[in-house]
Amino acid sequence: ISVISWQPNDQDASEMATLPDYDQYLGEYLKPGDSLALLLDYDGTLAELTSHPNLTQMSGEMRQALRNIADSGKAFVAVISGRDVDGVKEKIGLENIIYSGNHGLEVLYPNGTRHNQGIPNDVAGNFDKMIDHLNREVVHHGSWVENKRVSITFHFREAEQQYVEEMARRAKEIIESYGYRANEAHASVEGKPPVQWNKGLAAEYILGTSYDPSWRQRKVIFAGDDTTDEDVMQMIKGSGRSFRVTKDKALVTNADYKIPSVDAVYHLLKWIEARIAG
Ligand SMILES: O=P(O)(O)OC[C@H]1O[C@H](O[C@H]2O[C@H](CO)[C@@H](O)[C@H](O)[C@H]2O)[C@H](O)[C@@H](O)[C@@H]1O
Repeated sequence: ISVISWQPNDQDASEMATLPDYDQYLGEYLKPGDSLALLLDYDGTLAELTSHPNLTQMSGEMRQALRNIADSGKAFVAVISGRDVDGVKEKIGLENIIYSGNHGLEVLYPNGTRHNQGIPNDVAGNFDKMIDHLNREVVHHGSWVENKRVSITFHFREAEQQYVEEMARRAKEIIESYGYRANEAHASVEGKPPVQWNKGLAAEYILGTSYDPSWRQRKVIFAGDDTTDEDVMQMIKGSGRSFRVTKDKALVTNADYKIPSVDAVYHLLKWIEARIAG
């Protein structure tokens, strides 16, 4: 599969005029009336990034498109987020889909059952100490720590610019000193337990156990905007189709295609909704 980057038309301020051509991207892959598994990220994909996670909102149109797909009888839908699983379910508010939170460590099924990936006791025992240390040393001038019970996000989106580089560097060091993995994300550093698990393995688990053990023979589409989403793109490479939401033409990605915005994701959902209807 070749990577076709979205080419923005710098002369044209209208995003509508430069929407990706989904017939070209997916027309050969998803035929009219086909069924599929649709996997999605939340922040920056289904909802615009905002100054604080509490402020994000999925638009009514996006929710309706997602509901139409999930209720079509033709689609299996899962949202895999870095947020904690109950938080992302609350934001989306649909019953008929699978939610996965904490970068795949938690899965919540429509019937209420849960699957939580195990975390070694010694690592889990360091969690509160790590947060205390971050709060003592790098939380200042607008940065803060989001406690998601098994992982954390150190946020510096609203921090004073002159402190950001040093506080992010030190936050990474502190997170790693407690045995956690640190990776940079959007205006943040994500701190995750050092288990062999990520969004890609979570997607593989969800597809294999809840969709179809032979899911690689079926149609799978994923969209995400962040570094942690690359694991899903890598995992479905070759058999599925993936989209990285980014305006960065130079960004290197495992995705099959780049698309520029949350609005483009909405149009992807509308294209899928019409396509699976036949
Ligand atoms: O995997 P996702 O669903 O994309 O979640 C990734 C993280 O999203 C949230 O943080 C990001 O979005 C915030 C709201 O737009 C923004 O203020 C922040 O700068 C971003 O990093 C969320 O707070 C994290 O817990 C998620 O891990």
